Amino acid sequence: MTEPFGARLRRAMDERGPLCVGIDPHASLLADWGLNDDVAGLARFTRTVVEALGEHVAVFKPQAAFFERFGSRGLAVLETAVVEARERGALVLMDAKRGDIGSTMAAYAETYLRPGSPLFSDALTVSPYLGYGSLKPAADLARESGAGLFVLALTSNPEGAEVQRAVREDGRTLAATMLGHLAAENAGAEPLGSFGAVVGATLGDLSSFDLAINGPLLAPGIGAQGATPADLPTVFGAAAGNVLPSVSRGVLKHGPDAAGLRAAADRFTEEVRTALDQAP
Ligand SMILES: O=C(O)c1cc(=O)[nH]c(=O)n1[C@@H]1O[C@H](COP(=O)(O)O)[C@@H](O)[C@H]1O
Repeated sequence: MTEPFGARLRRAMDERGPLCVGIDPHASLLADWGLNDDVAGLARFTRTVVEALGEHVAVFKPQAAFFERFGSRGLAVLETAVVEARERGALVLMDAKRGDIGSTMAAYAETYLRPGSPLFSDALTVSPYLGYGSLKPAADLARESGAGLFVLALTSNPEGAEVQRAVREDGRTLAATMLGHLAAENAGAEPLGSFGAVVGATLGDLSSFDLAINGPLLAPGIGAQGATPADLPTVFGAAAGNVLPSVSRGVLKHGPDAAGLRAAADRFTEEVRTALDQAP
């Protein structure tokens, strides 16, 4: 049986540093790198990132949308990237933000979480806003495969609040409810559970939320969206030790030079370590 994702992630973060680099091939980045906005440009961009950082960073987070944009040939690029990233020892968190009724969710789970599937990844981002229970097929298969899930709880974008901070009849917000489900999934797991939450680094003081879910906290929003590593202690407080900060454009803009990409990732990793050392 594969070692659970949470344990593999903890080790990767300890060995390589707590950083996830997003692979988001925006058309504007392809242009900045001198590449065409076509499948060949997409493939070159993706290969460059994987080769520069695959033995360097703990986690890659390819954003599926930028590959789906090119249809089946874009998906072929994504499949290759997932395999090559994993071969280089990086964990792959597929950012596809899937969420649907349970019977359809089961098919998404087969796509990303069934070993041997062309897009099998170490973990997947999912949306719980069709009801946490609708994610059960994905949670069950993740557990069976030793994979992980990252569930949207408090997203980095300002629009997320109207849904995520809405208050239920029992007085809890939807986000707090999702965090509670994750804490239950991760109960007793050591050294870290495999069911993560997505919590934006842009959100300021979150001390009104219980982030102690015994699982990883993916923190996007650093770099292009304005948050910095120095914000992490304020946002995450005592949960900072389980934070996996995620940066896409903030690193990618330093390509296509491999040394430039590595230096940017190293800088973020160092800044994150320094900031997290200061957390309570
Ligand atoms: O799940 C995510 O990764 C995610 C959640 C969230 O709340 N906010 C957020 O920005 N993301 C993703 O994180 C990446 C952020 O990219 P940059 O702003 O370029 O670092 C994008 O791929 C987003 O889709």
